[in-house]
Amino acid sequence: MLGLLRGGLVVSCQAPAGHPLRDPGVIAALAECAVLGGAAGLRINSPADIRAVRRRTALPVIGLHKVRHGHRDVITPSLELAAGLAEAGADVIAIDLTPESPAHGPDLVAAVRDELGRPVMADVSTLEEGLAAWGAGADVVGTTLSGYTARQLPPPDDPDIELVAALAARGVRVVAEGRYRTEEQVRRAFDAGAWAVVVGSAITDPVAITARLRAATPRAVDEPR
Ligand SMILES: CC(=O)N[C@H](C=O)[C@@H](O)[C@H](O)[C@H](O)COP(=O)(O)O
Repeated sequence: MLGLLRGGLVVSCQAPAGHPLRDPGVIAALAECAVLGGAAGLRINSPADIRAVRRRTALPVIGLHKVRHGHRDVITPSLELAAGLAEAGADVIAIDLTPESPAHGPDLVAAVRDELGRPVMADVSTLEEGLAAWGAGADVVGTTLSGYTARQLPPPDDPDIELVAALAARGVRVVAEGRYRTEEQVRRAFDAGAWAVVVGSAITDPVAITARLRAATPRAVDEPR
């Protein structure tokens, strides 16, 4: 299943609590749009959303389970949560391999692979974390969390293509994820050695898209939203 993602676009279909699109049926509709547009895979948060998506497509699903911890959501911080994703139909399990996760990353990578029989996508924020995750047996390493750990905030506007290049240069199978918004950025990620690219809000969050385009209007600064 993992091999099907190689060289492809993975579309992350997520909506947090309180978002107008927060409904498993809507997430599944977004996933179907991604399928029709030619996505190679999907990235989906929570067993409920994975189940809804599974009913509509056989495309590979990278599953994650976000849990609030400290200043942000960490990604699938336990084997129990990972098992829930696998049971719901996730083909790949995404795990937070930054020091901000309460889980012991290397042990969790091994447990997901050995006990659940699922490949692992390690979400990291730095080169060191990526190399450690790769060394711990992660099947792919995502640049997902670059810009989002406490010492990196606030995130820049652009994706961290340098991190993609640095990991790829060291032989890591790297998934470019986080703040990809244009065709040019996607091309540059592949040129830098990305194995796949994940795009989320630029495709699946109309609130974020509206806010970004609105920022280019004369009313951007004068009036409240
Ligand atoms: C930092 C974090 O928790 N990222 C999450 C990981 O799954 C999602 O909220 C992002 O939407 C996803 O990574 C895709 O990124 P973007 O929406 O920028 O294309």
